[in-house]
Amino acid sequence: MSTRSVVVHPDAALLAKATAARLLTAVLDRQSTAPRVDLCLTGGTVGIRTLAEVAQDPVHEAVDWTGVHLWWGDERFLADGDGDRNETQARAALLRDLPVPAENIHPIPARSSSVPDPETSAALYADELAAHAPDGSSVPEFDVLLLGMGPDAHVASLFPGHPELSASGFTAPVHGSPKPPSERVTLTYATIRSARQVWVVAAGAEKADAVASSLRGDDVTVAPASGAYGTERTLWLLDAAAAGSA
Ligand SMILES: O=C1O[C@H](COP(=O)(O)O)[C@@H](O)[C@H](O)[C@H]1O
Repeated sequence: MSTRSVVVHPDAALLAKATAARLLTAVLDRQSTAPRVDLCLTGGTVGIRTLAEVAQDPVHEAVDWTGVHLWWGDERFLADGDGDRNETQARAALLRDLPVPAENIHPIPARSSSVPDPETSAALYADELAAHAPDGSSVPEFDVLLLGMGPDAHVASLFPGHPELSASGFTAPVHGSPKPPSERVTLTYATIRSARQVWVVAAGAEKADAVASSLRGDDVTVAPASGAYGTERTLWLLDAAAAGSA
């Protein structure tokens, strides 16, 4: 488990701008030594706002986006193009503005006639992850894995008290999510914890209790975010309200 650092920005707007700048720097740094970068994106309010800030930041033009692969930490199990899908929101906020080759974008499969349930989607995504994994591994080496966090301390679609918290594979189907829609697909802890860097990004006073609980290391069954960490670095990026210092 890596060392955990906490960074607090004054408000949600600055948090999103700073996280975008930090992400772009991480990508540029990685590209100075490796041809390929794997980023795992998040949905949620501050997560999508961060992606929009990447699009606004002129530094994004310095990145070689043809070498960047994009993944998702979780997805709402809905039809392709549904406005509530994390993928749809990410495309609108950022991806339509970037020259990322289509084959480098790896959305979690949407509901369709050939993908009728979250189980099928989760299995197909596990296959896609494995197809891009280095030898001997089942998932890509994520350089940065972004996670939003809900007021109940959920990350990705790992919710308090839910069975996916102890799922053994690399992806898991979710039923009965307390946050709509009820059907989802999520990466598991095994996948999250294989990332080099895990960044948990949260804003708002309604998240302060969840932040405090996670940072004091409460059990994942009550604070799933407490179990999210990377192999090299774990970063909590907060606004003052979420940090409880507003
Ligand atoms: O449903 C989800 O919620 C969380 C957090 O969302 P927020 O709006 O409270 O920031 C998000 O991280 C996750 O990816 C998403 O599917």
